[in-house]
Amino acid sequence: SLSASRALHHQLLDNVLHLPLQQFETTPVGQIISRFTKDLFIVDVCFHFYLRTWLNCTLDVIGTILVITSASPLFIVVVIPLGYFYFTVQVSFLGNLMVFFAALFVVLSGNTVSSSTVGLSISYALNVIQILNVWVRRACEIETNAVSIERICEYATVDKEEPWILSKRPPVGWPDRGIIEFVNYKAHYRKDLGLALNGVSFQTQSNEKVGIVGRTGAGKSTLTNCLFRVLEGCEGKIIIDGIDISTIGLHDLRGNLNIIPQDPILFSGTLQSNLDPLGKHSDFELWEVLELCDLKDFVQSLPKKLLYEISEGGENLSVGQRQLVCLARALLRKTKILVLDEATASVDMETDNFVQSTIKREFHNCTVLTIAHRLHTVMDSERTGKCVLVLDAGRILEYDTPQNLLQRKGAFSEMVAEAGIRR
Ligand SMILES: Nc1ncnc2c1ncn2[C@@H]1O[C@H](COP(=O)(O)OP(=O)(O)OP(=O)(O)O)[C@@H](O)[C@H]1O
Repeated sequence: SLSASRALHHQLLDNVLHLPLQQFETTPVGQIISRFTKDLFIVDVCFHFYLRTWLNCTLDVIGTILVITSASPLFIVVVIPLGYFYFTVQVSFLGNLMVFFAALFVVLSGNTVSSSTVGLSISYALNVIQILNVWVRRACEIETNAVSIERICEYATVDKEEPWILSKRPPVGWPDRGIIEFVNYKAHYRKDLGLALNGVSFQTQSNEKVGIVGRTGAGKSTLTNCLFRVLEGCEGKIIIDGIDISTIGLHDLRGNLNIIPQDPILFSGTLQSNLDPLGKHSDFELWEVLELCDLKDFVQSLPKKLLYEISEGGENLSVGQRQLVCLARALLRKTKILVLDEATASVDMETDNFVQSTIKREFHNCTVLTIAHRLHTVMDSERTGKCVLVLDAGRILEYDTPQNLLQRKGAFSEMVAEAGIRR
């Protein structure tokens, strides 16, 4: 039972980790948690208990019948009809039947069987009733609880993400130039929804810093989702350093890209496991990046230093510190391509400036795509904006340096004027 339960847990975990984004959007998170808690508890503990009691009862019934029939073979005449009625009629009715058959048996066998055998047979027969009662109850409970197993197995039949690893693997060190090319790329979140990216084509240079701007719903986050293949495109392709990313496994792709998300995401566990979840880096490297992120003094003042316990979602750190931990994490796994989803309201200007200047310094030889929610970020070419990509309704409107775009007086220039930014 335990090994079956372990196998079900592994299967469930594997299936959930392979679910595509859309599945998480349409499935309430409580439902997924309930599979891992309530349903697995039933499989782990209850199912095992009911099954064991049910088997015990079955053996008890067989044993009792054997004892009765060996003491008085005639009694089988009573036990078999009782068993039959037990399965076909209501239990309460059975009690009356039992009394009737037992009396009939005593009358019929009174002259031929000894009174002690009759007594023994009747007491055993009464016992069978109780055991069968439990037996039926347990059988019902097993059937009810089997629904939990069905629910756990349900996830095996839903659509999965593409494989994590494929036979075609990118060469070690890929991507080494950081050239990203979108070729007429189209994507939608669901078939019944319109295109969120509608024929996007552009190419970055090696080590280029690109600011992506656009109004709400223009497709900025979708572009990132497509780059990480969280959302698969329906037409076109994305090529990174000569490799069409749809031809390699998801782990090979995502493991070679870097992202600093808008909301700093931390997990419950030690600070060390948050910085380096796969345990690939030495303590020396961890302290080095903490220093770069201005966190060294803070971590040194903590009681357990690198082993400081971070609570769920990083709640025992300030939002700014969380952002810095995310920056440190990105610095540790430095890859040629970084996507920076610019923090908006949650971080103070000072931390934001510090993050931006650290990125500029430490990722100067990387391609950085910045989703710029605030226009002044890309206006300041000292920060990110060597090049600005303007999106609108899933299409690229403009792609040039901020200076050129301002001169052209197109969509970007309009947005800048609307935002009231002084040049
Ligand atoms: N998970 C989703 N499911 C369905 N449609 C979505 C989903 N996410 C985004 N969209 C749609 O895709 C389009 C592009 O959205 P996207 O989030 O990429 O815009 P954005 O430019 O990042 O906006 P914002 O600046 O507000 O974050 C919008 O029309 C949006 O409604």
